[in-house]
Amino acid sequence: MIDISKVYVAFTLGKQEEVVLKNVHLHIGQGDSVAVVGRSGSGKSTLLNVMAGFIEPCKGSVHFLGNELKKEKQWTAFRQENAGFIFQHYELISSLTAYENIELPLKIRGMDRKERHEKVERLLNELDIAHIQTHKPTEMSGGQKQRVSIARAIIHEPDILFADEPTGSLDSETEQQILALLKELRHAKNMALVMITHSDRVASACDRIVRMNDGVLTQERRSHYEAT
Ligand SMILES: Nc1ncnc2c1ncn2[C@@H]1O[C@H](COP(=O)(O)OP(=O)(O)OP(=O)(O)O)[C@@H](O)[C@H]1O
Repeated sequence: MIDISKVYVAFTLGKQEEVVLKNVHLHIGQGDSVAVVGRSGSGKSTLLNVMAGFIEPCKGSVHFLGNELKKEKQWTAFRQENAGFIFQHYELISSLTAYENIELPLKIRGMDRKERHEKVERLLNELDIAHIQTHKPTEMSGGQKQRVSIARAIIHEPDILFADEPTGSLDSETEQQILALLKELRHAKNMALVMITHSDRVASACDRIVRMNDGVLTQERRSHYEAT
């Protein structure tokens, strides 16, 4: 589904050039789950930003369903129609309720009120957050905030969910609940997941683990959990 091929990214600070991704290849199939692990500064977020079109590589290509994504218009369409995003700090809009946060992407896409309502209600029930639909983010627990942000990210039924340290602010019990939820949703909706994490424990919730080491994708293996 997504193919990253021979990708190089370099940043220039003053007179110094730092090559942050070096000849990176990665294939993400439909419904795949891939964890990107590696120490701080190794290039994980840069890789995610390349996959989502926020950073243009200086060499190499990104293809989605066989088509190269190159122009800003193609990237915008890909992000709007095919991709969803969740983050460590949720990034919910603080003045909106859970319901309104989840509804917003559909409003932006111009969907009518009745259809929006049906979709939001269904997802509120599926993610077990119907009882907090009138709560604003300050009135939610961390786990509830991440559930709301997952609902907002998948309300338009994307093919791929990008997750940047999605359990980085949660205790270990809530972390396991969110990982189980992501796995369930992935299977139910045949959605791919690309997850950045510092934690090997979190990474093992994915089918595959790739390791960034100074901009080089050094390892690719099946997750311990899935393999056994
Ligand atoms: N916009 C930028 N301009 C210059 N350098 C950058 C930029 N973005 C990232 N870098 C550098 O690229 C390298 C890789 O950064 P990146 O954020 O991809 O690492 P990471 O593995 O995601 O780190 P962390 O786990 O701490 O988030 C770092 O040395 C960083 O300083």
